[in-house]
Amino acid sequence: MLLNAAELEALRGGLIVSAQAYPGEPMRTPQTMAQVAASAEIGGAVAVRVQGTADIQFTRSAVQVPVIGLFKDGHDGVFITPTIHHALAVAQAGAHIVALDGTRRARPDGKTLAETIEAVHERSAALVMADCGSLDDALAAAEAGADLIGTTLAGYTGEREKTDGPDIQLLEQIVASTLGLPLIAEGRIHTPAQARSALDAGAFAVVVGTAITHPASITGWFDAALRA
Ligand SMILES: CC(=O)N[C@H](C=O)[C@@H](O)[C@H](O)[C@H](O)COP(=O)(O)O
Repeated sequence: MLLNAAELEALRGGLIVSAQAYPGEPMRTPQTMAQVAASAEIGGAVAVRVQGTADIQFTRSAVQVPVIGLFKDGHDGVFITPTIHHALAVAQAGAHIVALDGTRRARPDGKTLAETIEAVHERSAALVMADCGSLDDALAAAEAGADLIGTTLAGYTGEREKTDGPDIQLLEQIVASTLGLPLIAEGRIHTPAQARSALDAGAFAVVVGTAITHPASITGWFDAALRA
């Protein structure tokens, strides 16, 4: 494994920073995303999360902390590392943890989540983070062999309301189900207080993306407040 048990345990209680620029945006270059990730590491990030094989490669060279990699293909349905092909490409690029769609929806290559996770485990040394959208997803992903569970897709799959901040209720439900896997709170965590509340709800670690690494969104929040 690229990440042994002690190294995984070192992420407990920590902040994971997701650095992603979207198609057509000025910061969408692998060098820039690696620089943003390295800046987050200086600030205390215990791990980083980046999208795309080039970003993963550049970021691996730019930071010491573990890299969670994903490969987005499209923007609706199953689009976060949707197939075995995408998952192996993420692992090949050097991700310590492959983040992939961990929902119960049909995957574009017709493979099951269990088959996809098994392929990553058999053909790489990476762990698998299942990006889930509900408690039932989390239970199914644990059953399918995921190493970590994320709430990344809560509010984006129709099963959960899109809460203003983190979906604390979902975190509590997953914790109460005693899956026994590290639970990563991710999605719409916009303030330090919200990050704290996700941890207090029982998350193992907390991912923050937009509020730290997406200047266009952050600028928009301030602009909207000034115009209100
Ligand atoms: C739903 C989806 O596509 N989530 C993506 C997953 O990698 C990213 O666009 C998010 O920025 C990331 O999950 C972090 O969340 P937030 O940016 O809300 O802190």
